[in-house]
Amino acid sequence: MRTSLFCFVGFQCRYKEDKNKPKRKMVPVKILILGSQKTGKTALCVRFMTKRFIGDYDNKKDVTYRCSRMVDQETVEVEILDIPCKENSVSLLESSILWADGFLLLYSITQRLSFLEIPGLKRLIDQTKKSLVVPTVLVGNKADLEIGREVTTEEGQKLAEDLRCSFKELSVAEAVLAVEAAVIQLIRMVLDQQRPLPDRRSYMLTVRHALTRKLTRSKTMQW
Ligand SMILES: Nc1nc2c(ncn2[C@@H]2O[C@H](COP(=O)(O)OP(=O)(O)OP(=O)(O)O)[C@@H](O)[C@H]2O)c(=O)[nH]1
Repeated sequence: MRTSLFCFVGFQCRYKEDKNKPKRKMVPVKILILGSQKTGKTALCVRFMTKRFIGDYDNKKDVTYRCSRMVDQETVEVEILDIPCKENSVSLLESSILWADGFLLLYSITQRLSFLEIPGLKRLIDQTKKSLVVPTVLVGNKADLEIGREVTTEEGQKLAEDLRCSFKELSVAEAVLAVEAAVIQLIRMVLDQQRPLPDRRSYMLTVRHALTRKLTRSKTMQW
């Protein structure tokens, strides 16, 4: 069963107050968080939504977390789907992957096995999406547990490069801002990919016109 948690924070409330202003469209961004068991997937979602770290999580069901955030002047309606690891059958994974726009791939720096499972998950994402440019952030969690470290930061960075992902090493338990930064970075990657092609084309045309004008002006000056 899929459950939804609604979380109304920050900008959404301020947005509602100003009734006279024309309402801007919300941009939906759907994120799927994947990783081995007990890597901190639910903890990360709860941290992002509520800023809290509770320490103990009920992970029996799929949960879709929802909130709205302001990202680069856009009001983004964020949905994060958290699937309990043991239910990860390939067909369930594939339908969740098709649903999502961007991916958080989580491993624990204290659990080498969780790191070794990342390439397989990324392969499944790329194959299901039929694309090699899928917005993805690789997150090495539990950086506060240095004493039990089994994966170095350099290994994380190297894997992210190989898999064409962004990379963050952080502690969901201790670093609320780092969690926020990781998710916002992924949202930006998704928004960038969703930007309609004409926008990108018109940007390129503007650049071309500016260059042509500059060239013409410098030629005129030479004469
Ligand atoms: N020390 C430390 N513990 C963490 C951190 N993040 C999560 N944990 C703990 O790791 C355990 C697992 O966290 P969950 O969020 O339940 O992990 P999960 O990946 O959702 O687990 P499954 O859904 O069962 O796969 C919990 O006891 C958390 O308190 C962290 O950054 N540091």
